[in-house]
Amino acid sequence: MNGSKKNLLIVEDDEGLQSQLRWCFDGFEVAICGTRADAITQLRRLQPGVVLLDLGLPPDPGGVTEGFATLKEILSLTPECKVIVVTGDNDRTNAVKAIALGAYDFYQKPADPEILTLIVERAYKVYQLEVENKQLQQSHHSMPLDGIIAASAPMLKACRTIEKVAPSDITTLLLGASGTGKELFAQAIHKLSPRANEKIVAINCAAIPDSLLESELFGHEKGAFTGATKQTIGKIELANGGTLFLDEIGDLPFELQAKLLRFFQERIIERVGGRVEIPIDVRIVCATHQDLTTHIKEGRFREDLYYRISEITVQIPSLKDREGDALLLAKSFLTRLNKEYGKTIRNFDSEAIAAIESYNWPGNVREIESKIKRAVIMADGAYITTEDLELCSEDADYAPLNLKQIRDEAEKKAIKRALHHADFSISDTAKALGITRPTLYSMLDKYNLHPKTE
Ligand SMILES: Nc1ncnc2c1ncn2[C@@H]1O[C@H](COP(=O)(O)OP(=O)(O)OP(=O)(O)O)[C@@H](O)[C@H]1O
Repeated sequence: MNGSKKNLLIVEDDEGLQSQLRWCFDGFEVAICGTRADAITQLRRLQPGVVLLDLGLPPDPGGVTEGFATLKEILSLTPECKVIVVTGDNDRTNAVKAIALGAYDFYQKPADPEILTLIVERAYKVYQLEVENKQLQQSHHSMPLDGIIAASAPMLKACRTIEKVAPSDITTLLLGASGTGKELFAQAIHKLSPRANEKIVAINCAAIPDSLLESELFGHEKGAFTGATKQTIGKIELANGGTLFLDEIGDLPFELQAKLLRFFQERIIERVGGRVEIPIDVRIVCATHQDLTTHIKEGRFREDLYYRISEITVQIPSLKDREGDALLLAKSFLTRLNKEYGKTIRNFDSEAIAAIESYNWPGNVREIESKIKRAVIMADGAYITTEDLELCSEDADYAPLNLKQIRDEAEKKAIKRALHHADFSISDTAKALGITRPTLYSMLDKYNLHPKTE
């Protein structure tokens, strides 16, 4: 099955009609079945956007009347699915009853493939729009700042800090491991600042050889050094009026740090080989994944420069410390990549969800983005599986072997999830976990999970 196809399930026991309908629907992945049990199996496998359901299905071996029972089951399993019920000639009463139960539309036999195709196409469009709308609403809710997807407490705190500092010209230092989104935060600061209509110019201090970095930053005059055949404007000057983002500032060579400090203090530069002082008005944002205090102790980073760049420091947490964000990001990347690759993958299956939630994500958001990209390309079905994700089993090597430890970890995780689901209500959490309140309290003690500390 191809994940990019539109899925249609036809539930019809009349074999003649089955073969007539099988080839009617161009562009659809069609599955046909003739019983309620098969319909439910196919529904789970295919996750169709539209179901054509014959209300007159014969009773199953257990004697359950089929049409309406199947309708109810489909709607409870996949409420977003558009069910078009097919009724017998002049069977208005059942058609009305089906619509009242939640069917999207009805069609009276005898089947005219041309009309049926139009009805199915239209229903699929409505289904698609509703799904996209829902996804948009979800992604909007989980975007505390433009382009930044997050819902965890430490990320919301970081976003709030950015909102506060952005309108000022205060020099901001973004700290966080590789792939946590430092560049995205720098862009957010720029977009929220009064300089939003000006340029943001980024330079990665680690990516440019030391010998070229001075000229990249400050520019040079013609003839300043061998190979300087023309005057070149540096990044600092290019950013004039806007924002300068100095990424990986921890990698700035020591010799250049004094020159940069002078620029920070005086807001004036001289191009390499030049004598003219050029006044510069920029907002400065710096970022690093390094521990600058250690660099200072080791004499590799100037303390005075550190104080200049860290008027405000914002710590961007690693993904493993953002409860719930990994799945949120994965879903949002799935939505975006579905569109990019013309696929219609519905979701992650339950094992893939558990894997996303428990994986350590050492490469942070960058890693999750590339893993989902791979999975979207590789997935064959309506759901992304753990095989599609190919998360390294590195974690498994560190996973405890001791059964008690495994049980404790599982227990702690279940309690944490239940607490979040129940909005930290002790009664609801205990109920969801199937334990008494006193037992829950003793477990909260055991795992140091009191809601106050969550
Ligand atoms: N919260 C987020 N929501 C959506 N996308 C994100 C988020 N954080 C990071 N990304 C995406 O992840 C990728 C890596 O982010 P970014 O380049 O900002 O990280 P970084 O911390 O600057 O990494 P490095 O230190 O390696 O330069 C980018 O494609 C970015 O758009």
